[in-house]
Amino acid sequence: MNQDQETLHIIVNPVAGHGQGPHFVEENVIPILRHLLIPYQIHTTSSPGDAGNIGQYLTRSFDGGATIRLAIVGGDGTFHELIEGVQDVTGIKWEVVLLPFGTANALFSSLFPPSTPLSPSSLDLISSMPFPLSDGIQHQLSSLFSYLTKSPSINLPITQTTLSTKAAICEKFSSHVVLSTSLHAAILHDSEALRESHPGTERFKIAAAQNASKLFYANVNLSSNSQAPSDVEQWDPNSQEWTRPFTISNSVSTKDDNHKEGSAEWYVKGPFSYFLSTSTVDRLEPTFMISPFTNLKSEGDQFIYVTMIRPFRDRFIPSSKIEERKDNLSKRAFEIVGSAYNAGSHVDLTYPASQAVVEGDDSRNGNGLETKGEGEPVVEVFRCTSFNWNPSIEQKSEGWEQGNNRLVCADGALHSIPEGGSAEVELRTQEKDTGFFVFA
Ligand SMILES: Nc1ncnc2c1ncn2[C@@H]1O[C@H](COP(=O)(O)OP(=O)(O)OP(=O)(O)O)[C@@H](O)[C@H]1O
Repeated sequence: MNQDQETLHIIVNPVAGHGQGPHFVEENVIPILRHLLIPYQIHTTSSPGDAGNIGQYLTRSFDGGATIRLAIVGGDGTFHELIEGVQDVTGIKWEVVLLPFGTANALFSSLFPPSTPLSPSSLDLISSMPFPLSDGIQHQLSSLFSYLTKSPSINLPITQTTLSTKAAICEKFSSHVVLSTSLHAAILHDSEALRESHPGTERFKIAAAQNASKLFYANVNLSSNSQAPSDVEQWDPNSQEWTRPFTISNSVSTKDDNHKEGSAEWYVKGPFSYFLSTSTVDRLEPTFMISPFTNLKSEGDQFIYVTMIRPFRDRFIPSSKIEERKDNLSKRAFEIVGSAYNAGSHVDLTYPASQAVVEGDDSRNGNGLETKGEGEPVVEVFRCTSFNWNPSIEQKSEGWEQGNNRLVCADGALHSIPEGGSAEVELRTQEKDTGFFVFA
C-alpha cells in the first residue's frame, strides 16, 4: 500500500498523563480536521512500546523517501517509543505534531511555554472555525495549528547512548528529550511506582524526597567533535558568558581523528547529586526550567547541554556533622534544583568567593549561596557534543548514602549500565531531509 502523504496519522496513548488524550482528540482535534477536510487515521497504542510498532507499520506503508506526518497524543515517553521503534529505518522524514497529554510534556512545554502567544496565522485560523475554542485548548493545540498553517517544522536533534563493558557493546538507544543519571534518573525510577496513585507531576516531588540525600559515584569525560563550532564550554554566571571550562581539568588530551587539533576531553570527578543532559528542552515541566540555555527554536548550533551538581564542591556539605550529612545534602539539593522553578535561576547561583565554613552558622543553609557572584558556580553547566558516564567505586565515608550510579534515564525510559561498564552519549548527525522534525 502506498499511503497518501497528506493523511495525518494520530497516535493516541490512552493511559499517558491523566488519560484524557482520547477524549480531547474526539472533542477538539477531529472536529478541526473534519472542518478543514484533512484526512486522518487514528492509531491507539495498546501496550507499552506500541508507538514503535505503529511507526514501523507506517514505514512499511510508505515508499522510501516519504514524509510521514503524525500527531502524538501523549507524553515524551510515547514519542520516545516511536523514535526507538523506527531508529533503524532510514530515508523517512517524520513531521510530528505534539498534543501534550502526558505527565510532564517536556518537549511541548519547551516549545510552547505557558502563555506563549499563538502566531497571527494560527489566530486567523481559529477565528475561521465554526466553534469556539477556549484559551487553554488553543494552547494545547499550538503545535497542531503550526502544522495546519504550514509553518516549517524544526529538525529535532537525537542523542545516541551506548552502554558497554570493556569487552562489548551491550545496548544502544536514542533519546530526544533528556539523558540523565543520578537524582533525575532515580526520581523517574521511583515515580513510576506512584503513577497510579499520583497521575500528576506531584509524584516526581515525592520521588525527589526519597533520593535527594544520595550521592552518585562516577567520573565523566566531556568532549566536542570536529564538526562542533567550539570546544567544550562552561557557563560562567559571573560574566554571563560561555567560556573555556574553569571548574574541571583537561588532563586527558585526545589524539583521535574525530577531535579537532588541540581539543581535549574534559575530566569531571564525582560524586554527583544531579546530572542531566539535553539538546532539545529548556524545561522538564511547564515551569521547571532546568536547562535554560537549550533552545530548539534558535538557529544556532547543536550541543548537548549538561547540568550537574557535585556536592563536595560545596564546603557546607563535606564539613557537615556525620548525623546531619544526609539531611544537609537533601536540603541543599532541594534549594538548588528548586531554583529551576524560578525561571532557571539555579544556573546563576555562586558560592561565596571565600567559602569560609563557620560551625553553627545557619546562613550557610540557604542564604549562604549568592547570585552571579565572584565565587565558583554552584551548578556546573557545560555544552559539548558527547560525554561518557563512568560509574566508580564509592569512597566509604560515614553518614553518606549511595544512590544507584548505574541507572540511566532516556526520556523517562530506564536502563542499567552493566557492572564495570560505562555509558557513551553523543549527538547523532542531523540530515537535512530525513529524521525527526516537530511543528513548533
Ligand atoms: N495501552 C497502553 N497500556 C499501558 N501502557 C501504555 C499503553 N500505551 C502506551 N503505554 C505506556 O504509557 C507510558 C506513558 O506514556 P508517556 O510517557 O507518553 O506519558 P507520561 O509518562 O504520562 O508523560 P511524560 O513522558 O510526558 O511524563 C509509555 O511509556 C508507554 O509505554
